[in-house]
Amino acid sequence: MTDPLATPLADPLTEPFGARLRTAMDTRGPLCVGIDPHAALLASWGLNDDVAGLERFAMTVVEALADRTAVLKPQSAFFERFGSRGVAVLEKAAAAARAAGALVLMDAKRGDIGSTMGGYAAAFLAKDSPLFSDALTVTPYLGYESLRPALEAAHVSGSGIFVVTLTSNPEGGEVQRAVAANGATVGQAMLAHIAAENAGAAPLGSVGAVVGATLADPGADLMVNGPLLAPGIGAQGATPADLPALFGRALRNVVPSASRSVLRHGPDVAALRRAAELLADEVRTVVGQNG
Ligand SMILES: O=c1ccn([C@@H]2O[C@H](COP(=O)(O)O)[C@@H](O)[C@H]2O)c(=O)[nH]1
Repeated sequence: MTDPLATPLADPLTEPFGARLRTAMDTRGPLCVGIDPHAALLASWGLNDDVAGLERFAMTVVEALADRTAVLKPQSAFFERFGSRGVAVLEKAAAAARAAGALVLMDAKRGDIGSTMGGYAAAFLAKDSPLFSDALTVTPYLGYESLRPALEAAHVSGSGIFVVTLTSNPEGGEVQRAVAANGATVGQAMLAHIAAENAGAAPLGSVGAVVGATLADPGADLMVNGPLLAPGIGAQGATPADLPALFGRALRNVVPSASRSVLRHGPDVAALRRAAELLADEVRTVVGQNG
């Protein structure tokens, strides 16, 4: 693995998210590891299912991976379940991960009418917010334009947006593959919006799509000039070897994401690093051979 200390990442305050992500992917490898403090994982780490256990879990993952992994993706739900004290842990973990050089993608999947979306944007994408993150997952199913306040806030702060488009769960197709009046699926329509958002951006746009690695066929054009977050590696059954067939020419922009399959190796820091490194190597090999 490349020595992460020898390859400092770009200044987060001076470059847009897409450029910072490209640098991180090229220097650290494209892997994203989720910070998903499931109750079952806390138990398997010998931790109590309480705020102290949550904090120990999250900060251990940060200690193990933030100085070497391109993207860490806290799953907000598992912090929110502890109320305000859980959110305080989320703030602490996100800030520590960013300070150690990882890009933090907050997996909060927010989506609401535009005026409320402005509130979510202020919470996660305003630079002075305690929950400020390099990027945020959003759901577009109140209409793509309802996301505009978040897209604008991300543009102002140099952060990114990942639009939940074609999800890894089997139920997703009911909505995402529904066909609109013009014959395009909903997922295709979202990808077209994302591509328009990223037009002309270099080296990579800052608006990404979430496309599950578990899918057999995206049924849509993934050349959106933006990052493609691919959750579903590991616990949901997908492997890095599945990525070339699914993503085709867009493979170089894919950020494969795994949570439980890496996290189950904790609490030992060295074991967590080894698990992430093995997966990152596998991804690098697949992308190197096919990208
Ligand atoms: O389509 C999607 C979108 C998001 N996720 C999230 O990724 C992780 C997956 O965790 P694993 O333990 O690797 O299964 C989780 O936080 C999901 O909310 C997704 O799985 N699929």
